[in-house]
Amino acid sequence: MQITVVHHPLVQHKLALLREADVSTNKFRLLTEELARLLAYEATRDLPLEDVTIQGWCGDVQVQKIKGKKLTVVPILRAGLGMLNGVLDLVPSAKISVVGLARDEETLQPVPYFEKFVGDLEDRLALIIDPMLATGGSLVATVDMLKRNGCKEIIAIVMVAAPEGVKLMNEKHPDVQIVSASLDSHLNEQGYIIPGLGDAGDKIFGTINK
Ligand SMILES: O=P(O)(O)OC[C@H]1O[C@H](OP(=O)(O)OP(=O)(O)O)[C@H](O)[C@@H]1O
Ligand SMILES: O=c1cc[nH]c(=O)[nH]1
Ligand SMILES: [Mg+2]
Repeated sequence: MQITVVHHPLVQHKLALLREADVSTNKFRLLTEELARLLAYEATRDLPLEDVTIQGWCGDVQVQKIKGKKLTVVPILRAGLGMLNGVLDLVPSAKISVVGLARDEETLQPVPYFEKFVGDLEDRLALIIDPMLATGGSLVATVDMLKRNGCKEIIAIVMVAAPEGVKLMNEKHPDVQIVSASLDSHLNEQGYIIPGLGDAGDKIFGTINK
């Protein structure tokens, strides 16, 4: 199983607030950022450390620092942008690569419209961020693009995952770890996650038609 569901009470509480039907755009945006920060904490737990000697207040002290690991955060447009600041709070020096994908509402296939990667992808850990993993088409397409450009180490951070998307990722990219606040029940006929959050992009950008 390549999915880690984060059961921390803060994560579950914020997810519960996000699921409320009448959540405002402002609240959804704030909660998305907060949840992204907590999920990024979990996703970075295995970053390699190195022993370093520094000058402490009472002389030399042995400490551990992150071992010069280069990162790139990869938001999938649009909704992934809602998670970006939360993740950057934890890894402020990370470079940002952007992938633009929109799901065709009929076929549910991802349609690519933008791609801009930072350099040295072969040396970087890529943290893909997108609130929703539904059919998995968008995440698989993003991992395909990253790997085509040389990236070897990839973690995906999502807020809600559907079993269908996790299954597809297991088939296509079993090496990619997924960190999520929830593994939900299933997809409905329109490809929305049940119980899910509804359309996360529309809720973050305020483009929802009430
Ligand atoms: O797993 P999948 O079936 O591919 O679905 C998930 C994708 O759908 C949503 O984006 P959408 O295409 O609605 O674009 P948006 O972020 O611009 O709203 C979501 O943010 C994911 O990127
Ligand atoms: O449930 C879903 C599925 C895809 N995209 C969303 O925003 N929500
Ligand atoms: Mg959307």
